[in-house]
Order: sequence, then structure tokens, then C-alpha cells
Amino acid sequence: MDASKLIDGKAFAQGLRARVAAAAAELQARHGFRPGLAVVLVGDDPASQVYVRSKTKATEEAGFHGVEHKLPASTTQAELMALVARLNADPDVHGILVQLPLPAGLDAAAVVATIDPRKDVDGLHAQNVGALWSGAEGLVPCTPLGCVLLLKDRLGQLAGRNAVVIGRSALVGKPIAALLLAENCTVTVAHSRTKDLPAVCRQADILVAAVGRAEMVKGDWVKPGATVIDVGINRVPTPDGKGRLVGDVAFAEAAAVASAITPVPGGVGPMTIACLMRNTLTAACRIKGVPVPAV
Ligand SMILES: NC(=O)C1=CN([C@@H]2O[C@H](COP(=O)(O)OP(=O)(O)OC[C@H]3O[C@@H](n4cnc5c(N)ncnc54)[C@H](OP(=O)(O)O)[C@@H]3O)[C@@H](O)[C@H]2O)C=CC1
Ligand SMILES: Nc1nc(=O)c2c([nH]1)NC[C@@H]1CN(c3ccc(C(=O)N[C@@H](CCC(=O)O)C(=O)O)cc3)C=[N+]21
Repeated sequence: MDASKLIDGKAFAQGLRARVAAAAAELQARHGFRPGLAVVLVGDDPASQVYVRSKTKATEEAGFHGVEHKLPASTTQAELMALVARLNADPDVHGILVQLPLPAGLDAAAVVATIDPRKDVDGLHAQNVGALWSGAEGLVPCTPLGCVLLLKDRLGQLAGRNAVVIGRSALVGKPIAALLLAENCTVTVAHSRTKDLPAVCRQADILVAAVGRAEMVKGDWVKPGATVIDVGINRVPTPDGKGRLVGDVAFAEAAAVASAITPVPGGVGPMTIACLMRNTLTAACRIKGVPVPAV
């Protein structure tokens, strides 16, 4: 594969995190506060533990105040809601992320509704969802924001392009569709009931896969010259038992046809973490009433 086709999310994310860290140092010097992020993890899903660890590391590197709350899977709805209420009231916390999915028996929608929308750095609260679709100021989900930053960096103007998003989750598919629509793309949202998905995908100048099915999107689903964003994170078994990460796109086949493509790992995943830092910086500045630095 021609290396210039690769969209290096890891490198872009490193740059973004460095700019966020510089802005945070400036805030500390001028206004005397640090952005604060609270990450809440319920239960002991090993994949979630990996993400939470990388979020905590990024929080430290950005010079933010960070708190990690690890709760047992036996946590009750009332206990979790009480923790969110405490974090809402904590003046040192400007961002709250509750890692999803929650263990069975806990109502994620009710928890999200409890988060102060100004601290909702995942952009999942109804107020932020409404703001995203109506063009008002709010907080935008991290993974979708990361995808669009990569697309604009690679393609410049997105207006008029045909975008196909596979997946319609509240965390990924729907907000990506909203952001691409705001960039004046013509957006199709495909899902498990879509008829002839390969033909729909072949229409796409921009193809975003957010499905959760390892290597589902084949090379002949990709329009020649298209830009492919692979959001999927799937661990597949290997003979040595360690497993490896693959995306929702069959990378080698798709890369042969596309003009640009994100790898997994090293594509959208690192952007999610960097955008979480960016959102926390934004939330902190708005809450404190100081200008939001452009990063
Ligand atoms: N890189 C990152 O930072 C992040 C990566 N992820 C990864 O992205 C992927 C998607 O995550 P998420 O949106 O939370 O997943 P969900 O399971 O919530 O949503 C999956 C979506 O894919 C659709 N779908 C499932 N099977 C098919 C199929 N055969 N054909 C077409 N559409 C299908 C579903 O359709 P329907 O609605 O009809 O059921 C649904 O809309 C996962 O691999 C996840 O690990 C997630 C978050 C961040
Ligand atoms: N409330 C909530 N918000 C989320 O944003 C959220 C969530 N819940 N639940 C789980 C998913 C998944 N997610 C990822 C974050 C970083 C990487 C990431 O950094 N991936 C690295 C590889 C990491 C590895 O090696 O395991 C990469 O793709 O290069 C992946 C996935 C955020 N999620």
C-alpha cells in the first residue's frame, strides 16, 4: 500500500494533545485553574479498563486534574446517580465521563440524564444532542469529533460530498451523521436493516464504518478514490492467544481501492482520547467564563 494513503490518527492526536496541554498551561498561568476530568468505570470489563487507563494517562500528560472512580459491578443505580450528583457539584471537575456500556441492570440513559450538560464531555445528554442537531453551542461526542477533524485535515472542504455512515448508535453513528450534515455533506445512515449495503457503500465519497463487526466492509464496497474512516475496534483471536485489534473494514483490500484510509489501531481510537481532552478544556473554560482557546 502507498503510505501516503494512510490517515495517521495517532500522529494527529499527539499534536492535538500537545496543543491542549499548552492551552491548559496558559489557563493555569493566567486564570489559576486546571481543567478537571472525572472518569467513572463500573464493573471490570478488561477492554474498558484499557481505555480508562489511556484516558487517565492522557489527563495527566495534559496537566489536567484527573479523578478515576472504579465501582464494583454490584453498584446500584442510586449509588451511581449519587456519585454523578457529587461530581456535578464538585468545582474541580469540569468533565464527567461514565464509561459505557454499564453492567446489566443499570440504566445508562438515566445516568446520562443526571450529568450536568455543561460537564457532559461525551456529548450524550439530550441537551447536547439537541444542540448538535440544531447547530447550537454544546459538547460534541469525542469519537465523531475525531473522525471529522481527520476528514477535514485530509480533504479540506467536505461540502457536497456523498457520505455513508454505517451504524446509528447514539455515541458514534448518529453524531457522525449530524457533524457531516453540518459540513454540508449529503449523508446516508446505513444500519442492520439496510438493503444491499455494499451498493449503498459504493456511492460514498466518504465511508465511515461504526458497526462493531470485524472486517465486514470489503474492498469491493469501496468506491475508487473514496476516503474511509474505520471506527471499529474488534479484538480477534490469534494462534498465540493474545488476540489483535482489527477494524470494521478489511484494511488491505479497502486500502487498495481508497485514496485515504484510517488504520486500526492508530486511527480513530487515539483521536477519541485527544478529543476528550479537548472537550474537557472547552467545558472548563465555559464553566469558568473564560474564552475557549482554539486548539
Ligand atoms: N475508535 C473509538 O474510539 C471507538 C470505537 N468504537 C467501536 O465502534 C464500533 C461501533 O460502536 P457503537 O456504535 O458503540 O456500536 P453499537 O453496537 O451501539 O452500534 C452498532 C451499529 O451497527 C449496526 N449494525 C450491526 N450489524 C450490522 C450489519 N451487519 N450491517 C449493517 N449495520 C450493522 C447496528 O444497526 P442497528 O441499529 O440496526 O442495530 C448499529 O446501528 C465498535 O466496534 C466499537 O468498539 C466505539 C466507540 C469509540
Ligand atoms: N462513555 C463512553 N465514551 C467513549 O468514548 C467510549 C465508551 N464509553 N466506551 C467504549 C468506547 C471505546 N472507546 C475507545 C477509546 C480509545 C480507543 C483507543 O485508543 N484505541 C487504540 C488502541 C488501544 C488498544 O491497543 O487497545 C487505537 O485504536 O489505536 C479505543 C476505543 C471509547 N469509548
